[in-house]
Amino acid sequence: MESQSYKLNLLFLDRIGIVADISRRLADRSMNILSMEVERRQQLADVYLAVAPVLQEMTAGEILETLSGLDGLQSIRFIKTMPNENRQNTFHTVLDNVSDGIVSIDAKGKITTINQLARTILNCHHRDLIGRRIDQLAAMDAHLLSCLEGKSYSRIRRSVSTNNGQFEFFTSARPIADSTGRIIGAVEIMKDMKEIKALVEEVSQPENVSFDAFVGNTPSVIQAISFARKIAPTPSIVSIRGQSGTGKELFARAIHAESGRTGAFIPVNCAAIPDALLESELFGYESGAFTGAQKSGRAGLFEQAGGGTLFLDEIADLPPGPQAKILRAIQEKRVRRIGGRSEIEVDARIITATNRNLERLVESGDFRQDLYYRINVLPIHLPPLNARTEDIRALADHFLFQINCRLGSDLQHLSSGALEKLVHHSWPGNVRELKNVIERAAILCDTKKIGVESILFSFDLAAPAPSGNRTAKPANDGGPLTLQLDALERRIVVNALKTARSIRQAAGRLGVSHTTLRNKIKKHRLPPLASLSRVK
Ligand SMILES: Nc1ncnc2c1ncn2[C@@H]1O[C@H](COP(=O)(O)OP(=O)(O)OP(=O)(O)O)[C@@H](O)[C@H]1O
Repeated sequence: MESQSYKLNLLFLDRIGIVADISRRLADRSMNILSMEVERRQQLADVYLAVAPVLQEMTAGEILETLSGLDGLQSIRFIKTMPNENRQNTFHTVLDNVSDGIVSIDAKGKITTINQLARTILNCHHRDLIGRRIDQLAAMDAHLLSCLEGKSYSRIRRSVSTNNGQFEFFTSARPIADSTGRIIGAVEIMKDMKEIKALVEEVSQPENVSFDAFVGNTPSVIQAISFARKIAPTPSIVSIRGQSGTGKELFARAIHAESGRTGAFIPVNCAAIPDALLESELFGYESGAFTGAQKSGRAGLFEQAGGGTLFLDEIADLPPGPQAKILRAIQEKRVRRIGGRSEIEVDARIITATNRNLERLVESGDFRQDLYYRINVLPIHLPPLNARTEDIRALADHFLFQINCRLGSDLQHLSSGALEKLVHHSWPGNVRELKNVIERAAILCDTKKIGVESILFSFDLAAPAPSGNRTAKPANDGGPLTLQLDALERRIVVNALKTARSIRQAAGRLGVSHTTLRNKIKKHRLPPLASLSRVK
């Protein structure tokens, strides 16, 4: 017969011999001590007891009577859980709620801890696993045993197939040592790839960024932020100007986040949408408006941004037709879907951005003057990175922190040589280029301190610097001038296309017409944009 057990808390004035007295009393009444804990605080001693009568059943009253009258006893009460059980429960709850799988083994390779995620990955239940040798589990990595010999490993990519599905994870493990340095076990931590991917997306594409995420301390940036904060809650159109990669989209997201608007932030790259699709993307269409259209019709981006913000990026790259329609939509706050009979009211806050000289485009007739005046109500200029070199350190640290978090690696820092190299670069690709350089350095460099040799600029991929200390090198060192010029032209066109999102955008950057650039692409027999990354 399994007798009932009781848990009690006894409070004593502290003295020598409490545990011995309790043990004697319980032994006299044939009661077994299942566990006993003593906590001392100031002059008092809290004794926690779990006991079970051995020979016969005992009532709660008889248990209290057995222990009453002990010297120095202040109070006695029944409890539901022992402090050690509470600690264990807390420990398991914490372990089960971390997003990493955790398994630990003792010095003999037997499992001592395994949390919820690790159990799911291994498709086993808790009781099945504790005390079993790790190398007996088919799905488990016996590499952990090598840590008992003092080895450790980091971020090894593994995948496991179980009834619960396919799990891909990064795993790291290290030995556990006692205070004398003797190895008493090992622990393995598995990071779920899905979690890592979700984190990467959150970190690199923050949906709701505030101005706190916009790094910069130079007066021009501080001024731009304080101006933007003031106008964020108003419905006015904002026009963000600045070279490619200066952070225009990030800035627009911050304005949206601080606008108090509850709708979505809808970014549209006007240069990336093919001309034929621009109007249907922006204004939507009714059912059966054209061949290939969805039967139910579709809301355009203006409608989708209702209650939120429509970010018209590269607005200067819009062809004349959509320019006129956008002007109308902005003025009237209404759109008509293609094939639609009625107009739909839209309440989208408009933020535009461009890296081109709008005034010059208006002069040359490539951008409508009326649209220019309509969007140029609140212009904000973001300075190029080479005009705010004081911000390079803070930006580099910020990107380094992001990439280290993404990779789950130790936090790195820049050596003074590396920082100096960054400060002396001309930054034609602005902050985007700095972000790429830092990510490359963090991946290349195995140590915590990033040296100058890990700072590599991708000159081949960057568009030719508009100014600065670099000049385009001749394509080869000899040969007739026309051939050299041809080779140089090819390289410039390839570079411009590689960094642009469309032929129209590349043409704009090179200051030539769309048709001229198309002819040059034909002349040099270049492949479509998507395959250009392989062209040298
Ligand atoms: N001040 C900043 N602080 C933190 N990150 C920044 C900052 N400026 C730019 N970035 C980052 O640099 C990258 C490029 O920024 P973004 O896309 O906003 O530039 P852009 O000016 O809109 O470029 P483009 O004109 O080519 O569209 C993004 O990853 C962005 O998060």
